[in-house]
Amino acid sequence: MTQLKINHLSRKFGHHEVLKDVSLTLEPNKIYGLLGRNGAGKSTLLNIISNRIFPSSGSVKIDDQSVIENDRLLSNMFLMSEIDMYSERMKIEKIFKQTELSYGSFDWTKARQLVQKFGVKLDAKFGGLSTGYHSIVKLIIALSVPVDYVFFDEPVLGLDANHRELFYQELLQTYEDRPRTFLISTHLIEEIAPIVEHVFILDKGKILIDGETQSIVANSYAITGPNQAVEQYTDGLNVIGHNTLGGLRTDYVYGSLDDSRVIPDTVKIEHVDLQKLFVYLTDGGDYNVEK
Ligand SMILES: Nc1ncnc2c1ncn2[C@@H]1O[C@H](COP(=O)(O)OP(=O)(O)OP(=O)(O)O)[C@@H](O)[C@H]1O
Repeated sequence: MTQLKINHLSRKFGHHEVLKDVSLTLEPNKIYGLLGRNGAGKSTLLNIISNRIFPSSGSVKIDDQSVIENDRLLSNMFLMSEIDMYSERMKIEKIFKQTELSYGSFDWTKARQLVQKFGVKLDAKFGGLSTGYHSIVKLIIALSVPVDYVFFDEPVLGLDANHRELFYQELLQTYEDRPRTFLISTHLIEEIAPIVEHVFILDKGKILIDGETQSIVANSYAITGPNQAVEQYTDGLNVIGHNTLGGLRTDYVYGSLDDSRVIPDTVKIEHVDLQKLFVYLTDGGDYNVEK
């Protein structure tokens, strides 16, 4: 299995440029998070990668071959999205059988385990299921198809907290049983942060951050203290946002701190979690992202 490479991808809808020169690489057997605000272009990107829509320019390649209309490469990927591809009248077991036919095989052992854990009835009709169970059936399929690239577009839509937790556990178990590449697009950053090894932050069609989760968090700081002391300390650093409360100020910094600066006794420095970093980075303010 080789890398999936996205090169200089752009997509316009009319005059609206939804993806702007997006380049990124997915390594084999890694779990990625794709984060972005509403309308950032996440679904468009996933739809292009899996050939549901065409790019305006740029390419998606595996093994140096374009995935566009390449059945061999496309049969090695699966996109789970909000769109239901299945007939309302079809029973769940029939949907699994049909998936087996289209993909050449299907992990029935995994699917049966998941059906039992999530409490899905194999003889239920797809159309009769609740929103949450529509998602669950699609998740079970995504974890049971014999592909090396699985893309999730908002996988936990409509799932309650228990089912979301179960999905994250089962995703990790599936990955452990047979490593493959997962790319998860979601708004629930806190929930996926412990799972994803690498994060892409997409903002207004552009990739803002492309890095290992641990190193992103290691480079994100909250600097708190009296107004003036904080402002003095962070002057010239890459401040991506701030809060004030009375005389206290917190500056959020992304990037390295200057080791030669003396930290005043009144100033406290802590790391910021991925969600907070995301909020400040994508809040529309001025920022400078060092790659
Ligand atoms: N078929 C289309 N025709 C016109 N505009 C579109 C089409 N599909 C998407 N867009 C626009 O492209 C932009 C990005 O949409 P996209 O669905 O990719 O974002 P997203 O990051 O997945 O958002 P969300 O988190 O809200 O699902 C939006 O402004 C949307 O209105």
